Amino acid sequence: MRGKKPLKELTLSVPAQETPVDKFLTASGTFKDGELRLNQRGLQLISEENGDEHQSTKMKVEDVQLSMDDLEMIQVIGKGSGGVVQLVRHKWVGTFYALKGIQMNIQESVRKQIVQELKINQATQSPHIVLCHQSFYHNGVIYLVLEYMDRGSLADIIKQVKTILEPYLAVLCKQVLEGLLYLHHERHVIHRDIKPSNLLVNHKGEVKITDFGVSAVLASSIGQRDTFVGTYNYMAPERISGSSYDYKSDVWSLGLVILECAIGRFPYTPPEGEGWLSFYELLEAIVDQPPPSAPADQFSPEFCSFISSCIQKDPAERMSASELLNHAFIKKFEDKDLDLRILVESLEQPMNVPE
Ligand SMILES: Nc1ncnc2c1ncn2[C@@H]1O[C@H](COP(=O)(O)OP(=O)(O)OP(=O)(O)O)[C@@H](O)[C@H]1O
Repeated sequence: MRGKKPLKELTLSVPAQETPVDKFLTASGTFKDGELRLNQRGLQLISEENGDEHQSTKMKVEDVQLSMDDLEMIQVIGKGSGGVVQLVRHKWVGTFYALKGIQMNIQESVRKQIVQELKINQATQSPHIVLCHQSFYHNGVIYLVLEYMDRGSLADIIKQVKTILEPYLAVLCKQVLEGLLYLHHERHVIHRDIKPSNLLVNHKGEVKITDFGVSAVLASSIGQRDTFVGTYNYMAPERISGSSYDYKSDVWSLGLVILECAIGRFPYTPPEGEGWLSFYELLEAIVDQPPPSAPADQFSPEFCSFISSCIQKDPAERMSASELLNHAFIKKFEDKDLDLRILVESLEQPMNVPE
């Protein structure tokens, strides 16, 4: 009979290795790695050839130069494995941001990945990727000043509505696919952690991907120093079995997320009354069993086909983000002028932002 461990609490421990602090911190408290410098004033890239300092291009996106002193803390809006996310307001301009703090870990491999992700974050600009306005390093914590998504994550939304209807799913999915297309084709980045809590929504009905790579890096030890904390629930079979993987692994994860939103439960959850899958049963089911599918008696043929185009165990059989953008399920609702605002306006706002 199956174990009773809840799926959400799957954890795995790995030993941490430490690196002397002076290898990545200057005496003045600047975090450095190769050309990257991160301190209270923000992020800078130092050109290796001529030693020139140039400000991060991301800083130029803002007319307002952000500094930690300018930000007023309002309240905690979320907690992830790496740290806390707070709603903050620019004291003078009044703009709201989500400030994500990442406890710095001195494990070398993790640090390298964070640096990599900070650089990607800095260069990323797409209407379907949560904008990172700026980053700071201060007292052992890396802070990311993120665009505030005032309707929270898809995880928050499905807690409230349980299921989302096909037309809204098509609109939502199209936006996520456009974000993935940008990451895959223009940035050459595999997100690696597509899950409901990494898809954020705002009152305009915009859906944006967040945490690309950073969360995967965090999961591999920053938050809880000696412990790997993350979810394998949405991980593609080729990643679980240690085979090589590519952009298509994000498509598997998206397929599972969309199916979950449609049926109102995580697709690998056993039928009611049969308990939970244990950690190993879940991994075994993903790798060895046929993939889940949308029940044909409850969903349109286009939706069922869309899901099975995403949740193919063999990545070669899985469609890419660009192919999926042309799938009949997405096309079916494209000219219907559907607005996700209608869905989000009916929801409780996760955070009552003061006027
Ligand atoms: N830019 C943002 N705007 C609004 N809310 C946000 C923003 N970023 C994060 N949040 C909220 O904070 C929560 C925690 O985010 P965080 O990225 O730290 O962790 P997570 O993705 O939930 O989990 P994990 O760290 O395991 O990946 C999110 O689920 C979301 O509700």
